[in-house]
Amino acid sequence: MRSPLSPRAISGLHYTVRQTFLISRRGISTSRNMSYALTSDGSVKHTPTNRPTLPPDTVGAANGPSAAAVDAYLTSKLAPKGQWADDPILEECRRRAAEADMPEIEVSPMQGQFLAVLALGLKATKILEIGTLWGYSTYFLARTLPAHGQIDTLELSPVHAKVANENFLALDLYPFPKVHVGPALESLQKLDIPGTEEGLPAHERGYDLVFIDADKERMYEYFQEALRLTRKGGIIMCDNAVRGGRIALEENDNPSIDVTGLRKLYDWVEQDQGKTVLMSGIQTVGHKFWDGFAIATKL
Ligand SMILES: C[S@@+](CC[C@H](N)C(=O)[O-])C[C@H]1O[C@@H](n2cnc3c(N)ncnc32)[C@H](O)[C@@H]1O
Repeated sequence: MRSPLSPRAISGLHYTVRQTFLISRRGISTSRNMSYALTSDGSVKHTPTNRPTLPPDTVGAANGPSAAAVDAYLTSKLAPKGQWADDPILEECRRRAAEADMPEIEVSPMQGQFLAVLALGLKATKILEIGTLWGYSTYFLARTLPAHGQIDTLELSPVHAKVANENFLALDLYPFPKVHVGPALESLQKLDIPGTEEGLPAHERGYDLVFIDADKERMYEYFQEALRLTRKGGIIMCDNAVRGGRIALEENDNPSIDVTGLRKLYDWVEQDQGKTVLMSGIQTVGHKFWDGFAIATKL
C-alpha cells in the first residue's frame, strides 16, 4: 500500500485515502502568511505556520516520558562532556541569539549531532547550508571539517548573520564558515560548483553535503540549486519535511505555503523515478514535536 500513513497510525482522525494518496482531516487550519519577513532594521520576523503537534499515536506524558524528555535523556547520554552538543560556549551563543530577539527554531541538539555524524561518515570537505539563524547547525557541520575544508551558509537577515559570525568567533571555528547574506535563491545562483576554479576533476567537484533549512515555501527551488552544486554521491538533507503530518493532508482549498513547497519537491522526486536522486523521508518526534527529514543522494 502506498498511502503515506496507515489507517492505524491515524486512528481517531477522519480520513479518506484518494488515488493521489492524500489524506483529508477535519479541523486542520492552515496559513497563507509568509513565514519569514525581512524588516527594515535587517532582522527577520518569523511567523510560525501551524506548529507541528505530536502524532496521535505517540506515547504522551500521561503514559510515559514525553518526546521532549526522551530528547533530553538522549542528549545527556550521547553528547560527549564539554564537546559537540554539550560545548559550554553554545550557551553563550544561545544567549547572544536571545538578546538579538531571534526565534528559537534551530535544530535540536541530537539533530545537530546527527548532521555531524553524517558529515563525518561522508568525510565531507565541502558543505553548504541554507538557513543560518545563529549558527547552531553550522557549528556541528563546521566542526567536522578538516583544515582545508569549506563551509558556506546562506542567510537572509543581516542581524542573524552578524550574531552567527560572533558565535563562530566565540566557538573558534576553523575553517571559518562563510555567511552569504541575502535571499538564498539569489546567493545560490551566484555560487560556483566548488572545485571548478581549482581545476579539480569533474567527479570531485561539488559540495559533499547540503543542509536545507530556510523558508519552506522554496524547498523545491533550493533543492534544484543544491543538486546543481552537489557532487555525485553527495547528500542533500532537507529539514522540516513532514510538518506535523500536514504534507499528507488534503489541503487544496487552503494550502499552506510551507507544505506546498515540500509537495512540489516530492512530486518532482516521484516524477524523477530514481533517475537523478534517491530520497528517503524520515519522521521525527522530539522537543520540536512531529516533523522529519528528507534525505537524498545524487545518483
Ligand atoms: C530554521 S532557521 C535555520 C536554523 C539553523 N539551520 C539551525 O538549525 O541552527 C531558518 C533561517 O532561514 C532564514 N531565511 C528565511 N528565509 C530565507 C531566505 N529567503 N533566504 C535566506 N535565508 C532565509 C531565516 O532568517 C532563519 O535564520
